[in-house]
Amino acid sequence: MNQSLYPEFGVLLVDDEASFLRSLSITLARSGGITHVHRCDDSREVMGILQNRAIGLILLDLTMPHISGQELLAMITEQHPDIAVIIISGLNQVESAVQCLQQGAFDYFVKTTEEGRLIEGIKRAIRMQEMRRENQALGQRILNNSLESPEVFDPIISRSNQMRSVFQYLESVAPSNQPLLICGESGTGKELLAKAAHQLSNRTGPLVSVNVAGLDDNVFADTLFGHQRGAFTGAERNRAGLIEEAADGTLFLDEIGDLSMASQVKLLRLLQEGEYYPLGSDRPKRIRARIIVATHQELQQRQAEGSFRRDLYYRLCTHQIQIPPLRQRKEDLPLLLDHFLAQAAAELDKPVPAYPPELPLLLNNYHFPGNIRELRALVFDAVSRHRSHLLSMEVFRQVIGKNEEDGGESLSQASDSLASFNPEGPLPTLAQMDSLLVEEALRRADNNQSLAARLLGISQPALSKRLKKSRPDN
Ligand SMILES: Nc1ncnc2c1ncn2[C@@H]1O[C@H](COP(=O)(O)OP(=O)(O)OP(=O)(O)O)[C@@H](O)[C@H]1O
Repeated sequence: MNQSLYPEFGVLLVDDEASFLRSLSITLARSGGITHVHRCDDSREVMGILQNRAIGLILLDLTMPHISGQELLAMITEQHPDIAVIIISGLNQVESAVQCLQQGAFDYFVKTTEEGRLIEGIKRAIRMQEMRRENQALGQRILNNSLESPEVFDPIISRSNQMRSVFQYLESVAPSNQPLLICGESGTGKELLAKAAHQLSNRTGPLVSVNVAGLDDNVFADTLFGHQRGAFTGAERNRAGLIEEAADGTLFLDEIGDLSMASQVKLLRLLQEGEYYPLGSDRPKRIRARIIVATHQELQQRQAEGSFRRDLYYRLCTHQIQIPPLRQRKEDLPLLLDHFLAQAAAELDKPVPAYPPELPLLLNNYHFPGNIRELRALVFDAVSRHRSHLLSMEVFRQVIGKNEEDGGESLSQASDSLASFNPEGPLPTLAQMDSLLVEEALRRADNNQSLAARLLGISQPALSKRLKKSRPDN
C-alpha cells in the first residue's frame, strides 16, 4: 500500500469545471488527508475510468455537458453497485436531492456547503466503503479458512480455532486506517498481535509503542504530540512526538484502559479530527500513523463506572479483537510448552530437556491467571534450575500448588461449575458429589493419582484410601 495515499481505494472527482476540481482536491488533502484522488472534467470518460481503476467513491456534479450527473449516477449504480457516489451539486434543490438519494446516491451536498460538513460526509462514505471491503475480505477468508500471509503469525504459537479466527479478522482489517482495539487478559499476546497487524498493513514507517498507563496528562500530550522550543520551562529545542515518529507506520498505545480522563479527551479529538497541535504551537499537524490500542481492562465496565469515555470507546472499537485467555485454548499448551522449552534452552545455552509425562497434565489443570507470560516464566525458571536430563516438576508444583491453595480464581471457577446444577432437579448428596469429584479429577489427571489428589486438594494416600473404599477391587 502506498502510504502517501489515503484511502486505499481511489476517490474520483467528476465536474466539468477544472478549477473546481483543483480546489476540491486541495481541500480534500488539506482538511481530510484524502490524497488518493483522480479528477475527471469530461463526463464521457467516467465509465472508462471505472473499468480501469480501483475507484471506491465518486464525488459527482449534476449539471455537465454530454452526460448529466443524474444519467451517470444511474449507470454507475447499475454497473458498479459497489462504488459509493456523493453528489456535489451547484443546485440547492430538494427535489433533485431526493431523486438522487432514491437512485442510490450515498449523500448529497451543494457546492456552498461548509467545508467541515462536506469533509465529514466524505469521510463517512470512506469509512463505510472500508468496512464493506473488510467484511467482504473477512467473509472470503472464513469461507476458505485461509490466511494470506501465514508467515506473519509464525511468532504467535497456536493451533486454536479461536486464534485462527482472530488471525483471519486481523488480516481483513490490517490495511484500514481506522483504529484497532485489542482486548485480552494480561499476558495473552496483545503486543504480539499489534506487531502482526503492523506487519500486515505493509506500512513503510515504523511501529512505535508506548505504555500510557499512569502517564500524567501533560506527559501524555508531550510524548505523543511533541513540543516547540520554549513551550514550557526546560523545552530548549523542538521535539517531535511519537505520532510524528510513527509517520506512515503504526502508533501502539498499550494499557489504554488506564488513560486519564483528560488524556482521553485529547485522544478522542486526535481520532476525530486527524489533527493535533505540538505543545506551544498554533499550527496543526496531520496524523499519518495508524493507531492501535490495547487493554486488559473491561472497557464496557469502565464506561459504566464513568472512568472511560463512551464516545472514545465507540471511536476505538470500529475494529476490535478479543484474545481468549490461555485457559480457554488449552489445545495450545503442548505447543507453547515445547516452544518455550526450546527458547529457554537456546537462551540459557543448555540442551532442550525432556519432561515427565505428568507435566502437560498438571498444566492442563491449571487456570493460568497470567496466561502465556506466566507459562513462559515458569518454563524459563524450570530450565534455568534444571540439572538432570529430565525437567523437574518442582517449579511448576510450587507455583501451581500455591495458586490452588490460595483459592481465588479456582474457587470462583468451582462455583461456576456448581452453577451448572439443574435448579429444578434434586440436589445430589454429599456422598454422590464426593465420588463424582473423585471420578472427574481422575479423568482430568488421566488416572494419575498423585495429580488427581493435588486437584482435589488432598494427599495421595488419602485419595488412595477413598478409592480402596469405593472400588474395593483396586
Ligand atoms: N501465542 C504465543 N506464542 C508465543 N509467545 C507468546 C504467545 N502469546 C504471548 N507470548 C509471549 O508471552 C509474553 C507476553 O505477551 P504480550 O506482551 O504480547 O502480552 P500482552 O497481552 O501484551 O500482556 P500485557 O497486557 O501484560 O501487556 C511475551 O513474551 C510474548 O512473546
